[in-house]
Amino acid sequence: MAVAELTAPTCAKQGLGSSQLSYLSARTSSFRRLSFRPPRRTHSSRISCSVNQTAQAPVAVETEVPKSNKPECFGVFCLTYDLKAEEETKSWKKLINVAVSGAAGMISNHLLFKLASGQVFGHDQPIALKLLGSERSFQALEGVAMELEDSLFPLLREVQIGIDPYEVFQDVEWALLIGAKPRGPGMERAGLLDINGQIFAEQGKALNAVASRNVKVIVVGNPCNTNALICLKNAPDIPAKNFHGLTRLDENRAKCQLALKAGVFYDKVSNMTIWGNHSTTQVPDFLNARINGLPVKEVITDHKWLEEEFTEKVQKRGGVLIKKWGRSSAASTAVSIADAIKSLVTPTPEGDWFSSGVYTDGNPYGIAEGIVFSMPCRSKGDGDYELVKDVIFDDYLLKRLTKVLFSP
Ligand SMILES: NC(=O)C1=CN([C@@H]2O[C@H](COP(=O)(O)OP(=O)(O)OC[C@H]3O[C@@H](n4cnc5c(N)ncnc54)[C@H](OP(=O)(O)O)[C@@H]3O)[C@@H](O)[C@H]2O)C=CC1
Ligand SMILES: O=C([O-])CC(=O)C(=O)O
Repeated sequence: MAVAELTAPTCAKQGLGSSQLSYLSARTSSFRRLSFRPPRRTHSSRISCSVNQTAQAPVAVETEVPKSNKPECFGVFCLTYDLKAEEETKSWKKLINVAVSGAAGMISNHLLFKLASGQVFGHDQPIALKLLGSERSFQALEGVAMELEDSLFPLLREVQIGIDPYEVFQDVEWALLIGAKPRGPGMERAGLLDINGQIFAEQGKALNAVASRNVKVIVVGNPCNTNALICLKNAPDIPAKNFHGLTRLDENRAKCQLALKAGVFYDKVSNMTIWGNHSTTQVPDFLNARINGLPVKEVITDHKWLEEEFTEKVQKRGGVLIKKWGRSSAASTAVSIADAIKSLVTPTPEGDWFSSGVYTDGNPYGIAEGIVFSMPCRSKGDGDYELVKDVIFDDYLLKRLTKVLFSP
């Protein structure tokens, strides 16, 4: 069968595309905008000490947090330090605005400190973090912001917390959409769609209204491919290409399993594609992957293991972890979000690629258009990506891909 056969119109009507798209039309119009606003944070008593007063002892006064032109800023980040001048002396880059939803949740708790430390966007990249929570999580969100204050990160220039995406997403250049219900033991990720889908419709609308016109959006909340599609369909003024459903955790898991089987360290595994959804139908591609620069099938000659055990291990890793841990993976997910961002802001090493769930329009593989599907990507490091053209397909891979496209 040729790759082009995957373009059969029925793909879009019956398969993955149809479940993604029918959800869209049924649900996207029924979400209300949050109207609750948290009270502006004030302190009845604080120590007043401006940066220019180092020779003077601090004086305790009754006052509010200093006035600032950052209306929703949090705590120490409201102070009007002359950070611009300081940035120039350090030849730092221009500040970037990064929104994180579900900011009081497990994944964010690992991710935020990586972002603020410079590990993700670079050690010369000042950052403003805009944290989105909800009425129920607002106290927890304050706790997270307090921990960020106490960490004294030099690159962290602003922290804003809020529950209205139309405020929190204002001018953001990156939106990391994590906030969504996680699954519990025995559930499939698709079972979360009814609860989580509407979150991404609302957030897509908010991004469309107020975010930077070139915002890059990484959707993590499950089912992340469908949620990414819902989000992009609700943000028609932002390029569809800018939306990603996170499949980097699957890529990392697949690399680890191949390394384990081959008896090499996992940095020796490259060119790992995850095709399809972040779900149990995903196809970890061992045909194109390499170990020490050689095709995996030359290094691991147990092809039955590759086709059966390896594939299933990667597909079901999240569920197995939930059974053991009692909740879904958080730390490794945060690492994979960091990896996904780094792959977009640094040039992809020569000959290698990374996986991301991206919009299929114009793809060179014959995958049905109009859906979000994980495919191999390369980046020049400018936040954008191109799909990799020089991948090969054999009967096994085509059969698996066809199954993904036609599964309900
Ligand atoms: N793509 C991937 O590779 C992975 C995706 N995930 C997914 O990421 C999402 C977040 O996971 P995690 O951070 O561990 O989850 P947590 O339960 O720790 O936090 C999720 C946050 O989502 C918000 N939320 C919105 N709606 C709901 C709801 N109905 N029930 C519960 N929480 C809700 C809550 O914040 P608030 O109240 O502030 O809105 C909550 O703090 C999940 O959907 C999970 O399945 C997890 C691992 C890997
Ligand atoms: O399995 C889950 O529900 C959480 C997740 O997406 C993963 O760990 O891959």
